[in-house]
Amino acid sequence: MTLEVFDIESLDLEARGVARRDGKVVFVEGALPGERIVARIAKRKASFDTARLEKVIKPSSQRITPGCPHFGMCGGCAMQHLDASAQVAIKQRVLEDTLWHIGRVRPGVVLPPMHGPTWGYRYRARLSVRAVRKKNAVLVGFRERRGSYVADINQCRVLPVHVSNMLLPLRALVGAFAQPDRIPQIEVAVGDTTTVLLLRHMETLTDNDIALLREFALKHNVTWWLQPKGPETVHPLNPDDADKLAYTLPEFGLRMPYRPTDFTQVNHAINRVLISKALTLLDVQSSDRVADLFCGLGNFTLPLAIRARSVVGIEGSSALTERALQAARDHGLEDRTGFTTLNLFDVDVQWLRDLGHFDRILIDPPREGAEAVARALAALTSAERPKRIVYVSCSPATLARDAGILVHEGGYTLQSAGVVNMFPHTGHVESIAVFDAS
Ligand SMILES: C[S@@+](CC[C@H](N)C(=O)[O-])C[C@H]1O[C@@H](n2cnc3c(N)ncnc32)[C@H](O)[C@@H]1O
Ligand code: SF4
Repeated sequence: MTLEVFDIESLDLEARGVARRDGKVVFVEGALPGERIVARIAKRKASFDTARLEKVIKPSSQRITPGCPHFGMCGGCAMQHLDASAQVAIKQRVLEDTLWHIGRVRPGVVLPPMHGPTWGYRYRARLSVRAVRKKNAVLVGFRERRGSYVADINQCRVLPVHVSNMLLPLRALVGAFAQPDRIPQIEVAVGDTTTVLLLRHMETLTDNDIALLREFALKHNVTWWLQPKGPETVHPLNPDDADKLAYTLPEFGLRMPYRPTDFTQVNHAINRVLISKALTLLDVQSSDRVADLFCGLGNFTLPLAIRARSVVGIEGSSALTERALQAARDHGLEDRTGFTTLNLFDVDVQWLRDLGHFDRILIDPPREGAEAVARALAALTSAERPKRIVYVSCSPATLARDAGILVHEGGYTLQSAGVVNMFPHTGHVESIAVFDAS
């Protein structure tokens, strides 16, 4: 196809430049708003085209040199060519636009973005492994941006440096196994004092494979866990390592133990900022009874228990509520906390009423959001409502839908909302929103 000149108007969430040609939208990967570029149409669809960037004629002032040499080829990042503050500004606009287009709501106040480190922040990662017979090599990394191959990366700037430095040694390790092609992935979980590598293996490891793992663990100061089959088979190579993985919340004097497959916030530094901010926004008082919905292993519940009279944590995974209960016991908070395992996608107003009155509620759902919870909250009478709800979201679309329910069906006010820069250089938008009962 022929080369064409485009003027880029905006960015979509995958950080593709958006242009228009004869009224039709054209997405151009790598192009930035305000730029004039030359691109070649790659695919034509009924409602939009995609084009491949060939040359930037007039660059944006926000264009920067990507920090990672693999940017563009590796699918782990989408926005490294854009200044960090511009990335956040785009996410803020996406949040506001989505709240309006889907939920027909606007926050009274747009909160200043919450910032953390922009490099070395990714404390949890799933690395794909692929033995490439033709090249007689093993690749360990994220998927390529286009297609499903494992990206050939020898360093990664979003992983902590010590994990990035392990990428090449991990290739050599898997390459030395009896059956390298039976290793599909290695998960990484970086705790405060130990780093766990969880090896998925489709065949029984040989004695020599195990010896190689132990040697690697000593050399790189990591702890191996193994997964021979489904998630229930995950176990530490050395039984003594079962309780070593944990993160700390020093502001609250808490140590949160977890297993490498548990949900934990990916970016530990911003998680600490987020917890403190969420508690401040919730305006928790010492006399309050609080609910923490989708509480996971108690990341917000335990800090809340330190400030409030009592907290009820509700979560779908019994493994996580058990972990949360144990952490509450370890910190002497069991009298102020209660945990329930429940599917929160399937609740109604009667369920909420039966729990008794809550002064404040924190909601931190998965990408699917919390529609049933929002409907239950909207159906409460004025006297039954919590004074304030803080909603932490990893999907602007479902936050917007649930905000629409709370505001238009429940009469709550969306006081404020803002972005949390949890995943720099990616298209993920983490955000926080505050609702008040009127
Ligand atoms: C974004 S995480 C938040 C966890 C926790 N608040 C934290 O900060 O670590 C969402 C949580 O929702 C839980 N979850 C997913 N689907 C659920 C459901 N249908 N009912 C209840 N909990 C669910 C997941 O297990 C996960 O712990
Ligand atoms: S995920 Fe890592 S290797 Fe991939 S582009 Fe981002 S920083 Fe580079």
